[in-house]
Amino acid sequence: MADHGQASFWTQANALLRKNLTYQRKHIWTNVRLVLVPLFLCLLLLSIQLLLEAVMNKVSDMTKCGSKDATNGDYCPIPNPPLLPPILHVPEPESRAVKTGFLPYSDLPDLSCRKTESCPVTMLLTGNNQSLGKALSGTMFGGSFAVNTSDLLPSLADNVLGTTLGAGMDNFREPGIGSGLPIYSIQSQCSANSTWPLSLGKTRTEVKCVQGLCLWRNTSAEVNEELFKGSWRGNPERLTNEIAAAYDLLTTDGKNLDVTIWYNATYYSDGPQNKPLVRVPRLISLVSSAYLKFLKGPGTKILFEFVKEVPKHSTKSNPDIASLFGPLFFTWVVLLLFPVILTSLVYEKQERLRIIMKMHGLGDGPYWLISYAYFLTISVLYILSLVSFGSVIGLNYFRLNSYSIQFVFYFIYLNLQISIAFLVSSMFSKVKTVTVVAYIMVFGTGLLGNFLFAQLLESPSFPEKWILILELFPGFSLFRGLYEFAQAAFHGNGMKWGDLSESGMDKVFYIMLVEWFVILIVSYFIDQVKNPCFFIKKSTSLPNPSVQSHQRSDNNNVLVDMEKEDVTHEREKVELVRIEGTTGQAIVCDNLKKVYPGRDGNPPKIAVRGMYLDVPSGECFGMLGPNGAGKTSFINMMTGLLKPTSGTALVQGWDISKDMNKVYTSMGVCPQHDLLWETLTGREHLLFYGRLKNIKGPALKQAVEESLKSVSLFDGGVADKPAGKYSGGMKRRLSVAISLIGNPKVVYMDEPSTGLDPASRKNLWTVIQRAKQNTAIILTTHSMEEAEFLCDRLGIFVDGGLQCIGNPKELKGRYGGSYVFTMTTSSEHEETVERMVQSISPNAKKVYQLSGTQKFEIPKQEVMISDLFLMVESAKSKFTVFAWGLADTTLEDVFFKVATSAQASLS
Ligand SMILES: Nc1ncnc2c1ncn2[C@@H]1O[C@H](COP(=O)(O)OP(=O)(O)OP(=O)(O)O)[C@@H](O)[C@H]1O
Repeated sequence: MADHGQASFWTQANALLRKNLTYQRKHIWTNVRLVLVPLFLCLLLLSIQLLLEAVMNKVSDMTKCGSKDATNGDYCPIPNPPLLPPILHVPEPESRAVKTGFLPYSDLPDLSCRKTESCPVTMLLTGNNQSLGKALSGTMFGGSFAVNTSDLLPSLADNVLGTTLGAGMDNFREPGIGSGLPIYSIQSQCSANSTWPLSLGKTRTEVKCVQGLCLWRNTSAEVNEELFKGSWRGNPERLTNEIAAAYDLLTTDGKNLDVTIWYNATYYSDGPQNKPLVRVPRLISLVSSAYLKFLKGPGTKILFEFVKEVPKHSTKSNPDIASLFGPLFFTWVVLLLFPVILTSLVYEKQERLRIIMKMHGLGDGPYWLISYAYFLTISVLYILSLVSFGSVIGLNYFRLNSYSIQFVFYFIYLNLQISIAFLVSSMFSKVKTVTVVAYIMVFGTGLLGNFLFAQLLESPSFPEKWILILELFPGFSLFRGLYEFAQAAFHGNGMKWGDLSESGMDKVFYIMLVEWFVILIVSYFIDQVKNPCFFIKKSTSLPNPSVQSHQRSDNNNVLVDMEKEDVTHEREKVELVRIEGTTGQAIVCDNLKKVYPGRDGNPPKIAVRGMYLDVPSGECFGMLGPNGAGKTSFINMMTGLLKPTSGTALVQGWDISKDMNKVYTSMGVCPQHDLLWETLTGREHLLFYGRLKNIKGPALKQAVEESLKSVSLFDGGVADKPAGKYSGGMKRRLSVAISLIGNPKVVYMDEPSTGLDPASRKNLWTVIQRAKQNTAIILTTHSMEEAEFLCDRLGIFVDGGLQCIGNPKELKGRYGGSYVFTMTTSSEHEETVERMVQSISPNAKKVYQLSGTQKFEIPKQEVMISDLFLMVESAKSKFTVFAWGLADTTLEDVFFKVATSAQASLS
């Protein structure tokens, strides 16, 4: 048989790539659906956008531009903004400052004024010159409400007007006018029922007198304290006690007006950031006018007639939904790839497909390269479809931001995401668990990003370095990038390369790049130590006292067992190999041991006691043993699925504890459970494993066909049916064919013929027999017939240890111990027959006697077969012998005997 040598890195990569392409071709619609997800999501965004625009248009249709309706100011052009009377902001009647227990001032009004809603609007004054302050207080407010009806609007400036409503976002409208609430005329004194009707354009409103009270405080600190305690949070009585405004006249004298003004910018709970306009100008004009009057006498005044916004163009609202909700929405869209990649990796692990490929020679390098490249391709296609669809349907989010920045950003993040998936996959082995975890991560990251991280980003007081620390969490760096794209698209012309550092994107790029490399290296390292629980395993299998005592008593048992000649001989052979080095042995097990740690209060379980075995090339070694004897644990150690607790084995001279990757290059495995891809055909499986074994070109085709024929999967198009449609027996045959393709030097078969009908079984045996010529095969089986047919040597395994080793004949000879002799005569000769048997074998045992037929067990050491023949001839000469028979012990008898006696001695 041809030796194909070891497949190179690129041959393995090529084999895996072709297998994956075949696999993906069969799942093309899954891939298409995945790539179409962004299209669907973009269309969803577009629909929401169109719906919202339709609603907005309807609203603006209802309030046509050009009408004087105040509500259309948001969208319509306003070339000539209206003139608005400047108004002060005054506290609500029930919040205005009154006498309290927590403030020492008696000049404030009594609490009773709140009942009649007649509390004055209080302002505080302080400064270096009290008499000047008092003089200003006296002229601050008017004495009556006086307007010139023919020139109404300008004449309003003669009055000090107030409203309890806060300022708007612009000066196109005055919320205090037309709200239905009265406008206050702030006067030094109000007479009873002093209200006046007022018509401003179409708006009819009522002007109501409210007393303006200016109170002197000695220091700025007192003013500050009074203002501070005016908030309900600032005093023990939880009383809102609002002062409208306060002035510190500082060093104001006859030559200089020098003033500090306290005004309230937080009348609303949503804080000052949403109320850019405050009515400070009117407060300034108020004190300026009073100062002028102080200097020049009551006849002079400073009139502040109007506030007027600058004219504006049409700002018809076109809300960009994609930019508004982009960070949350697109974070989810990009993160949706994460569960796809992660479940795919964990699925291969759960179904042990990764390990079976590895056992057939697929190195970690090619596996990583091809898997990584595949996930990256799918991810890039997914994002390309997102950005293209988004741009085609006109989302500014994609169209305005530089495509090259978007590409670099997504490319780095996708790589980071794949690396994280590799890392996380090493911590899970169940697809269900990992799916739940992945989706929690996806939705949790989006929500946390939008409702926590975004708030912190927008908060001017949150330190930048903490933002950077938060961005170390990859989900937040993704969110930050998408957030900056949204900001750039919403407020400007999109992000350009020059904007990177200003927007903070440069740091996002650096963080993601570094994380990508670090996580990739860490994941590869963890993968190299094979098992994520490598370190845990090591610590759990450290010898603890109970294990040690168990092992000691176990060693004693082993020594007792080793007294058996054949087992002792095998141990000596191995010890010789240890001294002299391997000379062509395919498999040498040297005191190989497996102890499972105790769980739930149970003691540690010794599955394989120190095992010594020497299997040369060309030999088929059979392992027989009852259920739970430790056969699978042994095979799993030999195939790298389990780490030996102690001892080791050499395969083709390579140590399984150190060089398992080399061992895999010359190994074939037929596991107890078929590890196949449901959608790949038998032929595709064999082509893949054939390529892994370095078979190429026409030789590959020929090897696959021969292999299919040998396991009867060639005819009738069976080879081209998906393995998922195969019967149990067909899957088994395919598994055997896989284990043998490429002529591996060592093959492990765990119950290869389980589930096969007799004809297929015979067929399979022929295949195995042919294969063993240049190969060492170790097989486990429960079938004595199979063991006898296939195995050159057998070992009977009981409770983790070999009880005997030898070829089937030897074992039967050594452990069978007796012949079974039967003879049928007429009933009257029964006694004669019995006497004749006992004359040649005094210890012969009669098993049964029935109508002339008798069966005896005759100890082999007491008779020679020729004696038995002579006895039969002698009987025939004396009476009629209807039938007779002589049989050796069967393997089953040996197995039964060895197993029961071993179990009895161990218990
Ligand atoms: N992961 C494990 N943890 C603890 N004990 C285990 C574990 N795997 C196997 N065992 C125990 O080790 C012993 C040997 O099991 P193993 O599967 O190797 O036997 P087997 O001879 O292959 O059995 P079968 O013929 O039924 O496949 C059994 O008692 C089993 O319960």
